[in-house]
Amino acid sequence: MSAANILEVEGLHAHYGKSHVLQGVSMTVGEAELVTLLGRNGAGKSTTLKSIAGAVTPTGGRVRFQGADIAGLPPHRIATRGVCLVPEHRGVFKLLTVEENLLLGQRRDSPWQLGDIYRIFPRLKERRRNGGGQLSGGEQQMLAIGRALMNHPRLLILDEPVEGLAPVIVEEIVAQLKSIKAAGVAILLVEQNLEVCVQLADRHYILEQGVIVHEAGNTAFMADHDVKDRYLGVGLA
Ligand SMILES: Nc1ncnc2c1ncn2[C@@H]1O[C@H](COP(=O)(O)OP(=O)(O)OP(=O)(O)O)[C@@H](O)[C@H]1O
Repeated sequence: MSAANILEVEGLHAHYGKSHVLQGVSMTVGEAELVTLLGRNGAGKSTTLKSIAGAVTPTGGRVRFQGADIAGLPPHRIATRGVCLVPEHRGVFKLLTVEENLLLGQRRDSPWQLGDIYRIFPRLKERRRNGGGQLSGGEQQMLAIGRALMNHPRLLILDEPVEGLAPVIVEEIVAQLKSIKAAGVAILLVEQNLEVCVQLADRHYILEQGVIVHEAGNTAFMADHDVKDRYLGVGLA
């Protein structure tokens, strides 16, 4: 593997029953790089994230993380190696307090301890004794990211982290993701909000019907209205 890549996905396949959803996905994420995976609804973005994190068992191909093959390992073993998925519906425990939710993710060797999470997400500190079920959607997203950080991720995988959130909260989460990236955590992001993607990303991949059809650095991607129109239907927006 290249010294600069923390994640290398090669020819990844996944099925749901007879439905062949991923048909040979290949992509990389570099150390401390932020990479997005874009594509229309049903292209296979969430399935790619789940196949990397072990929530879906790939039916072919390789997933190498820090040089070791992790394809097909159970999710908890992949998480222990430093790959943390924050799923689309956030997975916050509603009957536990904010602090209890955070402590569930705690690992002693993590550079991210409770105080660090409260520094990045002051709202969580204010609400630390509230139940997870009492939080707004944005606060739940912050909590899910905070809990993942306490698990010492080297690669944070985020599935639509700002979907349905108010613009002011989206801005807050974008700023927080910038500081997490600046701290050296690599991030793989699936997000429909292109504005957010181009603010954060170093590089983009576009997935169509289970195959990567385009790859570009952020500057080239922003200028390429034809690609955005062809694959995402947003080029003229
Ligand atoms: N658990 C499942 N069982 C069967 N089919 C599924 C399952 N999850 C997803 N699919 C199907 O697999 C395809 C890819 O879904 P996936 O969620 O990976 O796409 P996506 O690109 O993330 O799209 P979206 O933005 O709509 O979530 C879709 O056709 C979807 O209907």
